[in-house]
Amino acid sequence: MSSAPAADGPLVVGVDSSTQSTKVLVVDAATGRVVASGQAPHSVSSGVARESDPEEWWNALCAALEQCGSAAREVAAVAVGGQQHGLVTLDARSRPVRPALLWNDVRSAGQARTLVDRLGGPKAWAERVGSVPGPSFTVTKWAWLSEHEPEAARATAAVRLPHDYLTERLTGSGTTDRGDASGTGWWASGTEAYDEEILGLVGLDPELLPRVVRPGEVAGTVRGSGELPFSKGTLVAPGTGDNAAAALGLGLRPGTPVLSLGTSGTVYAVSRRRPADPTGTVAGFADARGDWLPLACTLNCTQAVDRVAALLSLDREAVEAGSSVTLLPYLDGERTPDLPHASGLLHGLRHDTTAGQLLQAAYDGAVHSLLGALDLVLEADADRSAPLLLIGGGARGTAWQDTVRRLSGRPVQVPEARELVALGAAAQAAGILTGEDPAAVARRWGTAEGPVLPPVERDESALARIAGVVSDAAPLLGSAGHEDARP
Ligand SMILES: Nc1ncnc2c1ncn2[C@@H]1O[C@H](COP(=O)(O)OP(=O)(O)O)[C@@H](O)[C@H]1O
Ligand SMILES: O=C(CO)[C@@H](O)[C@H](O)COP(=O)(O)O
Repeated sequence: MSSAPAADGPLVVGVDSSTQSTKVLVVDAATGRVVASGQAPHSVSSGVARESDPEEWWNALCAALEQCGSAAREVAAVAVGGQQHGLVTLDARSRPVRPALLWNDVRSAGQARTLVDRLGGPKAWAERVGSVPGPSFTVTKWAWLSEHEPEAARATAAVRLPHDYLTERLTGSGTTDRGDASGTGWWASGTEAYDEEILGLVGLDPELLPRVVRPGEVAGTVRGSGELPFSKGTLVAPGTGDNAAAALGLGLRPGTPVLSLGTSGTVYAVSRRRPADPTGTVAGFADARGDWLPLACTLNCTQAVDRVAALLSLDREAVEAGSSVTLLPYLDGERTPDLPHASGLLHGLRHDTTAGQLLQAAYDGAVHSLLGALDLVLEADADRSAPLLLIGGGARGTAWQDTVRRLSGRPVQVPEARELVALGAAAQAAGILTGEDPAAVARRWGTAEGPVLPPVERDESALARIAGVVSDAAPLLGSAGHEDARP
């Protein structure tokens, strides 16, 4: 929460409306200097559902902008990056019909399985949509809603993603972009258009969906609201999903791998080739520029490890090495590997296992899932010794950095810039002012710069041990039985 004087260029605002909070940066478009920032939390329901009230996102955005002080009143353009996949249902007055179903709500696992079969199996989905939809994908959430709350589905006059919702509150018109649309499951990456057959399968009228704005196109202008510091007519860029926004914010070039440690864990790279992974591990997202963003995502990352630390009454950095205990931190079910009904699992506990070693095992379990998927995300000719870019809240933690280095055997680069999603949104906003490619804007700003931590020898025995437990425990991890017992 800072504010600073005189900028060299016009000011732009980048927003990151992610799972736990909304972050806002006011950035000098000429230099990339952050002149003011703000952050406000939102709540997510606990138990089997993962839901948030979209009104809370809007209130958090207004509160975070308020913290930016006078700088926010001078901005020329704004863009919103947001958590992917969430199903926002609006009534005829553009009010939420019910809370949004978030990306990490796994209740639609059954609908996902049915939908995969109905379109001809995983390969057919991968070729057509770019992804095999699991319960994170919006299409499965709409199918779940139609089945479990038909009255809410009937009351729905518009369907939006989280970033679409906030963008529409700014402009008054329903828009999205190719990056975020590619996480719905009803946007075909082959045709780059909504897929009417898939929409027909789930009974969703295409008229309810937002217009897909092209990269570099203006989504609209701020319509004027007493709640906001912006002047009426301020330009609004398309915005995008949070991972695609971070790719912009890093000025990412094809082939450079990113590992993001936030509420979700993600691994991704920009690619020139349209992905189509029939195993479903890699989602074939579009990026926000015209390329692709093959990505794998875990449901259990920083919050799961923090939860283990809290259970052990340890600081998150109080790890100890030297044990062969294994902890699979699948507290919320898991997406990578595809185990939506799994829960956490501990194996190899001994009398002399310490609390710090248990905590290290939680880090290892979380990072193992991400690194296992990285090989599938990267193309065959990728340089596997190049540094991994480490971003997200967890990237600031020494225990996270050390675990990624030890289990990857790769150098790790930690950008000094902290809010890469919001910076990517800001770069997109700057791009609509100057006509530049947003990734080139971010490179000009030097957002990826930061220390490179040298590689250490890869801990093959830990990787093999964890993979062995995942495999041996398959009947337990795949069981839906205990899901029904959750509150
Ligand atoms: N200094 C730190 N060291 C390690 N982890 C951190 C640190 N600061 C924040 N975190 C972790 O970052 C997480 C939030 O990351 P963030 O990328 O902001 O999440 P999201 O964007 O999903 O809301 C928190 O859950 C916390 O565990
Ligand atoms: O579902 C995915 C990616 O497919 C997640 O990465 C969400 O986009 C949520 O992101 P964070 O709130 O963890 O940043």
